[in-house]
Amino acid sequence: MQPYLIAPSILSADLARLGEEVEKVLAAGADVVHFDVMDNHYVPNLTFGPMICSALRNYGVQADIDVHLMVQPVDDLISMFADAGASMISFHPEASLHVDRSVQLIHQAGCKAGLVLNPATPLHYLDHMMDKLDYVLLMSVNPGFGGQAFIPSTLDKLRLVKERIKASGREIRLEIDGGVKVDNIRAIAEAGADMFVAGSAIFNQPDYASVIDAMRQELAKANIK
Ligand SMILES: O=C(CO)[C@H](O)[C@H](O)COP(=O)(O)O
Ligand SMILES: [Fe+2]
Repeated sequence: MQPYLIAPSILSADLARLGEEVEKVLAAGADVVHFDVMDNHYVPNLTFGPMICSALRNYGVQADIDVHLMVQPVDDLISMFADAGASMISFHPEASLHVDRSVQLIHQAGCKAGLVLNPATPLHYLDHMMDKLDYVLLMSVNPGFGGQAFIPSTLDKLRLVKERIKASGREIRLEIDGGVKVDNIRAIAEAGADMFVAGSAIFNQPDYASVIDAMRQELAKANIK
């Protein structure tokens, strides 16, 4: 597994120039495109659907697209996003009636599957699922908006999930989403995360490469046990 992945959230990109923005952030050193899908039902905001995902593929984007579904219900959108070019699809388990079935649908569609836990969602949603997941995504803000502050108690939660991942004996990525910045990414990595979503921290700066480089320099200093 590549040690650390940086996944800019296009939520904070200039959406009128989305193709160029994604091209630019990948050229600046990003690994994965984080694609936030909000439905104004599960979360109080509305973003983009599968047509925008396929538009990015048609534009020529070849990097992995990490689709974060903040929707309820979940299942109908899985094959639509897989057909639109998604590489990874995650969903919030409390938004799915049959979590195992949703994970199966993601795998059958040829994508990696992840469960997303909100700041107050208990870890028991991971019970009986660690042998099936490719990644766990911990929310470090309440879902629905970019630009919120990192909730510090997420660090303890990351450590607990990391223990579960170690106990599973499997290669499961631990993704963090919300309020990730240059000045906290090292502590987040030390708590166990290996994939970092960052929206406003990258897209609100004029030079994406300098932010991503600064994040990588911080990650290089992380003490991992
Ligand atoms: O899922 C999300 C919000 O629900 C976004 O991915 C997240 O908030 C990223 O934005 P920022 O880095 O600005 O916090
Ligand atoms: Fe997200």
